Amino acid sequence: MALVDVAGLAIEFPLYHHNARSLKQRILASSPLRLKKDEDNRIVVAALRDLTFRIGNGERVALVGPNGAGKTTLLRTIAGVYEPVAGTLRVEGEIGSLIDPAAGMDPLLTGRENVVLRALYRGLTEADGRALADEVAGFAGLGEFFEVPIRGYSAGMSVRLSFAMATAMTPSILLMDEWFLAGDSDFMKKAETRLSKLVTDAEILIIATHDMSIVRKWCTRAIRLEGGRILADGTVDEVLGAETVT
Ligand SMILES: Nc1ncnc2c1ncn2[C@@H]1O[C@H](COP(=O)(O)OP(=O)(O)OP(=O)(O)O)[C@@H](O)[C@H]1O
Repeated sequence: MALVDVAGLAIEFPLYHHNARSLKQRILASSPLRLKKDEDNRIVVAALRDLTFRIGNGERVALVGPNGAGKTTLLRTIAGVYEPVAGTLRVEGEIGSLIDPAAGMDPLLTGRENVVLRALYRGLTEADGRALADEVAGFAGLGEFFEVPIRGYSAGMSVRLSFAMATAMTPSILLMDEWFLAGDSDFMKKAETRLSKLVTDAEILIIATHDMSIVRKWCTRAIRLEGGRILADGTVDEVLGAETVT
């Protein structure tokens, strides 16, 4: 049983410290809504403000909204990357995260070693980790690059490796930023088949995207964010209406 339960959640990022006074005044004057002073007199961006929602088993949720709305910040917060400054976050279930490629990977280890290490962290035996690495190697299609340190990977190679790794581990909650669906077309054809299976098996999918065709194809529910707040939360039709692109 997977669950993501969020109540009154807020995330802030500090931007400036005590000096830079006049700059601060100018910024605050020009952007009174999203930027504010915290109790240490720092200017902070209120990236997420007072979010409350509950996502349960079987839900496939799209986070939509314009640039800077807070979609990626919300994914990262659910993944445990950021600590909320207010509110609560309860996550039940194993998270698979396709948000930042190469996050949590060691740049000095090879692709294969990174997969085995991740498997060990997740409690698999070394033998199972090796078997998983073979499976990931077959899918990622990196050839001999699977055996070199990942700091030598191109951006597309990192996406392939993280996609293959995250989807091979069949998480119960899959968090995904849309650009993981923007690889080269051969890989994406394979990826789509794999993702379909995963989305059917994963208990919860949360995807941040600007592409309404992805929302309509994959999702059962949409949450529209703007300025760090929830503007709408409902079925895809309710939230998107006739919209095709944000
Ligand atoms: N590490 C950070 N430091 C400071 N501000 C940040 C940081 N990450 C995000 N922000 C700010 O938080 C707000 C939300 O950003 P976020 O990246 O979550 O938006 P988004 O909806 O994913 O946008 P996009 O569609 O452009 O990817 C923005 O105002 C952004 O400038």
